[in-house]
Amino acid sequence: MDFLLFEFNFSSYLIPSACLIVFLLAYFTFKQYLYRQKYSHIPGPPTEGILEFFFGNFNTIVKCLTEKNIIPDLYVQWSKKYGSVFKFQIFMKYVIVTNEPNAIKEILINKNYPKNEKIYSKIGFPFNERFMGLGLVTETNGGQWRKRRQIFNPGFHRSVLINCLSQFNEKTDQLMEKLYKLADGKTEISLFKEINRMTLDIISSVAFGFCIDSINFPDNQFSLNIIGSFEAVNRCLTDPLFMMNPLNYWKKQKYKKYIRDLRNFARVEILDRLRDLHQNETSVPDDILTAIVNKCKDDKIEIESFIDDFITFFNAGQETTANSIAFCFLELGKNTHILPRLREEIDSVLGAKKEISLDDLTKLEYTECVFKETLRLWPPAPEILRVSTDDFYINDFKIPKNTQINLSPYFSGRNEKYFPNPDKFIPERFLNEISSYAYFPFSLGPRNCIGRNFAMIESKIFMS
Ligand code: HEM
Repeated sequence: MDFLLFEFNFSSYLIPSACLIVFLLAYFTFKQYLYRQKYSHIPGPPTEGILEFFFGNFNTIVKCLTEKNIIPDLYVQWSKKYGSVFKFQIFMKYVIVTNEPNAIKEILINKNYPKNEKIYSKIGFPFNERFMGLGLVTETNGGQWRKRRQIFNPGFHRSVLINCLSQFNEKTDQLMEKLYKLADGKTEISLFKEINRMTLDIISSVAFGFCIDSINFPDNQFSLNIIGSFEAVNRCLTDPLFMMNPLNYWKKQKYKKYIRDLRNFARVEILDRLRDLHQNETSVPDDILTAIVNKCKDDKIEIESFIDDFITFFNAGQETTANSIAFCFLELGKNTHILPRLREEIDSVLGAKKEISLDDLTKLEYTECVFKETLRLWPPAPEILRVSTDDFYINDFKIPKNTQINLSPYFSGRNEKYFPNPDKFIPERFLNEISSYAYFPFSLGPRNCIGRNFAMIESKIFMS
């Protein structure tokens, strides 16, 4: 009897369920068809078969990442076939990519379209753990971001950074001393790791007034937490296979612990500085941390928000500069013909001087060209992601509202029209004026890099 009852229920639900599924599928496919129509006039790599209908160019992207390339390498390839404005599909959504300087100006400066909330939240909250949270880089709400940027702008002014030149000099000298000792013709080192330690020590002392000395004590827990946390963010952004694999549960827990420990460290530093400011305001350093803490105190802003910014400056300010200095040395190693001119400039400007001044830095014109050329080929932030908030045009292509737009300093930096022989390392090209909308390693417009001067000073001092 029970069996019959089951059979009766089953068959009476089967037909309506099947109808519902067919209806939903038809509705979904029709909606997708209409969505695709809106972008049908824009060229781009094709998607073939039922799988690519749903997943788009996902497979090509995964293949590109597993071959240790970056997504903008695909942009360079695709643009050769589809031009300076093209689309690609990721799951059911289209993304527009362009290297048209006028469109870049429109998107980053004139319209200043907001950042893509979904993607920046992965940086703010990797594995759902608060990391950079809603700090200056990851805040997508324009009003909130503006308030925060106003707090930090004065701290990054060139005139303030000039006061810190001795700290930049000191940390660079420390690394040079270490490298001299290691240069015995036998010992192998990772220059990238050494530079990474130096940039970590610089940001810690210049911005936050504390000394980690990771140059001499590389395995301290703070450095390990920083490295682990960065790895977590990179995994979230670039390793979809890692994210999907349930076997990586424990590795994810480990990443979360690095992040929690880092935030706990930041909390203690902020609270200590708050206490010092209460006790004796005149003796505390005038650095970014004091700016954070003062604002926290005056505006009664919750501490978690300011931990977001503490972490943000470490993240945005350390690895970026370390990467570009390391790439610079890689290019110098490959292009040794550049060295005599570089040496000559440095020798003539600095002579036997030990401490480099701002005046010296402004005279190091060719040195700056070498660094700029490195950033053209190897920008540490290779993509900038925005979302259009209205319909607009790139050339004759209408781009609908709510479209994700990927701009890429890496892709634009390889645009033959503005950089002849784009794959060649030619610092001299920066002796002439270059359209800034074709070259934007520090981004452009209101959300450009606040640490640009910081990075230029740090890199030029290290190079010289
Ligand atoms: C060579 C070194 C550097 C490069 C190439 C670089 C590049 C960039 C780029 C492209 C952006 C825009 C990111 C986006 O729109 O998603 C950015 C933003 C930012 N950078 Fe840098 N950066 C460098 C060094 C630094 C340093 C040294 C600091 C701090 C000490 C720093 C702090 C920031 C912050 C806080 C933002 C967010 C600005 C905002 O949205 O208001 N960066 N950077």
